[in-house]
Amino acid sequence: MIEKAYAKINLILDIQGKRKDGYHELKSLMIPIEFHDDLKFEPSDSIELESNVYIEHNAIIKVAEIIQTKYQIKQGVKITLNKRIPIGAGLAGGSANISATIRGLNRFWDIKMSLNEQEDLANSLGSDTLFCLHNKRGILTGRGDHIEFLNVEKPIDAITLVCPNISILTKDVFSHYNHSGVHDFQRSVETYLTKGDENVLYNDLLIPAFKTSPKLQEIYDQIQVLGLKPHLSGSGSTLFLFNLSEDEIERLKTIKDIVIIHTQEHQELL
Ligand SMILES: C[C@@](CO)(OP(=O)(O)O)[C@H](O)COP(=O)(O)OP(=O)(O)OC[C@H]1O[C@@H](n2ccc(N)nc2=O)[C@H](O)[C@@H]1O
Ligand SMILES: Nc1ncnc2c1ncn2[C@@H]1O[C@H](COP(=O)(O)OP(=O)(O)O)[C@@H](O)[C@H]1O
Repeated sequence: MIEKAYAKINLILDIQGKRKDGYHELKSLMIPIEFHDDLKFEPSDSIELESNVYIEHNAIIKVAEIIQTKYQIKQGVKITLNKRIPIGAGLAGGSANISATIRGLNRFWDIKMSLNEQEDLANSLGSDTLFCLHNKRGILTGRGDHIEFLNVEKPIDAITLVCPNISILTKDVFSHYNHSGVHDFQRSVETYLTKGDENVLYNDLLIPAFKTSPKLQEIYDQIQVLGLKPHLSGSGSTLFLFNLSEDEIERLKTIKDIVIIHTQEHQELL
């Protein structure tokens, strides 16, 4: 049995301020993209993880142990992770793996968790996890633990990811955040959804991410010098661009130390 763990990008990320629990209140317009890790589930006596990439304290193990204990499951599971989503890249690779483990084990161990139970578990384990459980375009609020789904009339069909070889800790980026932006979130969302104007997209973590990684700013500036418009996903380090021509892609390829990935918005096929 295979479960796909889809990456996300934040089209808009608005930070509203710091909460008493240490997290930041945010508002974000998020979409899932057609770029994913694969998690394979097979029978085993214990909980085992095999992965093409070594990740210390891999969250998949922790989630499997929590579910096994909570639902008193007698069997084990061997999970094989094929990781493609870069780590610390603002693409929610970790959260996507957590949510895919919840979905996958619910099926594999035939637990029959309700959607509500899965959502509560996801929310208790991370911040983008609720979104990654559903993988549908939506507006996230709170610390990302509330979602309002949006109809997708026209999925975004040409998204280019620029992944610098930089792993950024979300915590470090938030520690550099010190003031609210000047944007009107609701208005920007409406303008984007009605007109598709990418100029209204923004990310309040852009400057904090540059402070965390000056190398990221260097790459961002190089892309702008090429006459292109990069956007930052989450707390970085991934930048994304829309509708690039062949010529623009060739120009992008002149930048050193980046990986370029062509993708599109993910849509569940009914
Ligand atoms: C910023 C966002 C936007 O989509 O994306 P990423 O770029 O990390 O993917 C997310 O909210 C991140 O989600 P995630 O990476 O799961 O964060 P968590 O593990 O929950 O938090 C790591 C740390 O970041 C800080 N943090 C995170 C989320 C938030 N709303 N406020 C915070 O202040 C806290 O210091 C927290 O301890
Ligand atoms: N299965 C996993 N996949 C990715 N990251 C994981 C995983 N398990 C634990 N982590 C840890 O989660 C952190 C955040 O990873 P990730 O979600 O890729 O970043 P981001 O929040 O920037 O999207 C990293 O420090 C990483 O070591």
